[in-house]
Amino acid sequence: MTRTPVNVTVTGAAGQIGYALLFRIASGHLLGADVPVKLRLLEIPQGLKAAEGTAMELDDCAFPLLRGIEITDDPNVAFDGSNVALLVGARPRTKGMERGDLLEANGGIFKPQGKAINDHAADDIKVLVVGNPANTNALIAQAAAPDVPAERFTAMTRLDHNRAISQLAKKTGVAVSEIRRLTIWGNHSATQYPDIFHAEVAGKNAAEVVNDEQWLADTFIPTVAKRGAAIIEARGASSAASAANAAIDHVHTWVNGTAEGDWTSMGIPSDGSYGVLEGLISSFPVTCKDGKYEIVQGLDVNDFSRSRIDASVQELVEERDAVRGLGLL
Ligand SMILES: NC(=O)c1ccc[n+]([C@@H]2O[C@H](COP(=O)([O-])OP(=O)(O)OC[C@H]3O[C@@H](n4cnc5c(N)ncnc54)[C@H](O)[C@@H]3O)[C@@H](O)[C@H]2O)c1
Ligand SMILES: O=C(O)C[C@H](O)C(=O)O
Repeated sequence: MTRTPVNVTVTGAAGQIGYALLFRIASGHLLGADVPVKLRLLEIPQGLKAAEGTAMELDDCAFPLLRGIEITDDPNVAFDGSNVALLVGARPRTKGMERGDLLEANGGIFKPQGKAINDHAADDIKVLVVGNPANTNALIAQAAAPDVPAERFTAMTRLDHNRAISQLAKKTGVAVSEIRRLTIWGNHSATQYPDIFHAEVAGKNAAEVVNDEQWLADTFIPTVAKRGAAIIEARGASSAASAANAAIDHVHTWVNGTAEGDWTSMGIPSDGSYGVLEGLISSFPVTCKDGKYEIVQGLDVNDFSRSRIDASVQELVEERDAVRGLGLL
């Protein structure tokens, strides 16, 4: 049977994440090896030429699943009929910019994009925000899209999740495939909390296998939380291929489901679970099935975890209040 192509919109398509992302979407890694896609690339006018160059290369790959590429600087065109939207393009912090300036500049991007999604996207639209500050940008876009169910707006913490899996696998000497049920809580920022208390290492409780609270507090958590900065320091540019890979993982899991007995981490609108203020876009442990996600309920949160989750949520409250003060919500 011939399937109808899925419309996938990518913003910031000419950027470094875009370059690492588009070829994998077109080759079937985002949605599945049997799902044809049409790409809509959104760029600012200065980015259009480079996006055209990337589109030429996509053509040159002759991907059987790629059924079309449209390039535009108009969000209303980019999100028209969109089924999946990856919001990657964002305003990076530049010299002399205060946090408030950054939030305001990004508000100028994510508010109109949210409105364009509201007005033009397909009914089943799923949105992943990658551009930083990802959680709060997702909140801005969601607020501008009152007709779209709030839970369709998500923020990426899958890179943090994958980073944490990799660090834990190294520490315990197992393959990454032996790690399950790890959780990233809170914001995609240095306050995030990678939680191993419910994680499993080859079927055993990870915290018990590690049995080293000092390593957890002084090595594991800061290594994961500050990995983005470490990559920038080493590469002279922020993570790109690993970020694109995490975006692929996030959407693939959302659409195709989590493995039996496992879960993943997604930044999603809080329903108040685990004391996280309702409405904030915060990272939780989630299972996915049939294109929907659910927060894993009933986990014990010990004092060590509680204080760290609360600190990250407090940062999200401050970011929300700042953008609210700027009239963006
Ligand atoms: N959530 C995460 O885990 C994570 C990880 C890595 C990077 N990031 C963030 O992802 C974002 C993109 O990173 P990058 O390395 O690709 O940056 P980049 O600067 O290489 O590319 C960004 C692209 O976005 C475009 N752009 C800017 N404003 C736009 C708009 N209004 N509409 C459409 N396109 C627009 C720019 O022209 C540029 O081509 C950054 O904000 C970065 O901090 C997030
Ligand atoms: O772009 C950044 O500031 C870092 C990025 O969010 C990352 O986690 O690698």
